[in-house]
Amino acid sequence: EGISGPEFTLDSIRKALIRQEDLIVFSLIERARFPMNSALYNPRLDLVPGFSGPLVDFIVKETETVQAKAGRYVNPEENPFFPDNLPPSIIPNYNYSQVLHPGGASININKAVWDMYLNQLLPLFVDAGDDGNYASTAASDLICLQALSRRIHYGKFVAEIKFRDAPNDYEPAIRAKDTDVLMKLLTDERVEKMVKKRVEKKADVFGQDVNVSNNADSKRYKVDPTVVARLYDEWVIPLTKLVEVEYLIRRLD
Ligand SMILES: C=C(O[C@@H]1C=C(C(=O)O)C=C[C@H]1O)C(=O)O
Repeated sequence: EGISGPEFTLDSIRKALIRQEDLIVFSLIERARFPMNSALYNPRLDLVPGFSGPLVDFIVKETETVQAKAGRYVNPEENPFFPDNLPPSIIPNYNYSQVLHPGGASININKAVWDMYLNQLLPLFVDAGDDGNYASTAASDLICLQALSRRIHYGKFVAEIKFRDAPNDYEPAIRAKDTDVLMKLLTDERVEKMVKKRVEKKADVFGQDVNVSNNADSKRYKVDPTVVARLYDEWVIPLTKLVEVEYLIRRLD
């Protein structure tokens, strides 16, 4: 699953993105087991003594703190949602191969990922209601958020390989800080169409009830496949491309 070592090619990066679709689709299906549970996201409920903010913030911050100590964010593929005041890793450093340009390595658009997931996406695929399972729901949210964040920030690796494959095409636009031209250069509409078709199909396949006897019951999806296609069309692909542009604009610093 490598961005490290000799296997740093556009093809290998695209394979990694395809593999990540599985977790994104499955994690949404898992989240759909719970209803909305909106108390979890309510900033005015004060459910946690001594913590101001919604319960989901508390759970994500505390989880990220543990994971940071265990070295999660030393990995250039991982970006925290609450980067302020995170503790450093306390375990011996693994030597991740450093393929990214230092200026781009610190790009973090998780605020946009968080906002998209909680405010736009969630209401599209979970049922209304409250079953009290806040901690489990938040754990499920965090898996979705981390999977989406990793996919979107993979744009850094995509941009790096595209730059290395055609520096003469990219350099003038980078020097001119021309984000429109950069966006055109990095866009591959044929690939985007395939990605959207494939994730819709994955949601169809992964979300079916599996019966031993193959009676063709009417399908009732756990997550509507068209919602997953829309997720990619409206948010995942545009945000990945935004990361690509942000990365490229700093590539010659
Ligand atoms: C990620 C890439 O760059 C762009 C973004 C894509 C995506 O987010 O799926 C697909 C094609 C490109 O327009 C790529 O070329 O693979």
